[in-house]
Amino acid sequence: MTKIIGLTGGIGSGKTTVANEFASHGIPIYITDLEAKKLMQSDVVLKKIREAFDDSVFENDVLNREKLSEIVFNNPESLKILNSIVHPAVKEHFQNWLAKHSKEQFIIYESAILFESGSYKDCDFIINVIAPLEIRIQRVILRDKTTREKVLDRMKNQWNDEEKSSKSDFIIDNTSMKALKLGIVKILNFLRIKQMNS
Ligand SMILES: CC(C)(COP(=O)(O)OP(=O)(O)OC[C@H]1O[C@@H](n2cnc3c(N)ncnc32)[C@H](O)[C@@H]1O)[C@@H](O)C(=O)NCCC(=O)NCCS
Ligand SMILES: Nc1ncnc2c1ncn2[C@@H]1O[C@H](COP(=O)(O)OP(=O)(O)OP(=O)(O)O)[C@@H](O)[C@H]1O
Repeated sequence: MTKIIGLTGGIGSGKTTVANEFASHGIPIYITDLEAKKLMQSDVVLKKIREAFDDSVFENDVLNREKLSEIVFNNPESLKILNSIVHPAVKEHFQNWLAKHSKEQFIIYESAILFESGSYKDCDFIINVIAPLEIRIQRVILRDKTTREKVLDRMKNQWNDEEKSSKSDFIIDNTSMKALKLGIVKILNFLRIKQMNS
């Protein structure tokens, strides 16, 4: 039975970077942001978004993600509505993806909101990636060419590191790539030994 390893962490903590490092060790990875973005281009999902948010978040009939994020990250009710549209689509897509990876010993399920969305319940182990707040903010500003305020808007809709770490099996300290790589090797060794003994 494939073990699902949940991979979470606040925005800019380095989840995607950690996931790609696991992939370099041959572990299949499922990145929810990427899959959600693709699913949000489907007519079924777009129709639901248009019904819930009207045409103001569309430009030339194309979803304007920036406009949508300005609404939802400043209005918890709106975010809940958007999550209720997107998350079920991601969950169904993931189940199909998982069925195609049924021969794998482990897979990584990456989600910034693993706990907030409740999908931690489907995981056998949970990794939380942490990094100092200021480093995370600077990383996202650099990566997304965005503003401090917009990064903080997202952070206020996410649990903090302590809340996530208290419910996680493993913590990866991603203050440096060296620490990140070391953390991953340790976790992989632990999981493989545990799997052999089970
Ligand atoms: C609001 C949207 C359109 C903004 O899109 P954008 O391309 O700017 O951001 P992207 O999706 O790449 O997310 C970037 C980061 O924002 C944060 N974030 C995204 N969604 C959420 C959320 N529902 N709650 C809290 N933080 C979130 C995460 O740290 C994520 O890694 C998009 O984030 C969205 O549709 N979110 C709701 C659906 C969702 O939860 N997707 C994420 C995984 S399923
Ligand atoms: N140890 C590190 N040293 C330097 N830069 C890093 C490190 N880890 C990640 N980064 C960079 O910081 C940025 C954020 O990393 P990443 O995208 O992996 O975070 P994330 O947790 O997936 O963020 P999000 O929640 O927005 O998806 C990226 O540009 C990445 O290249």
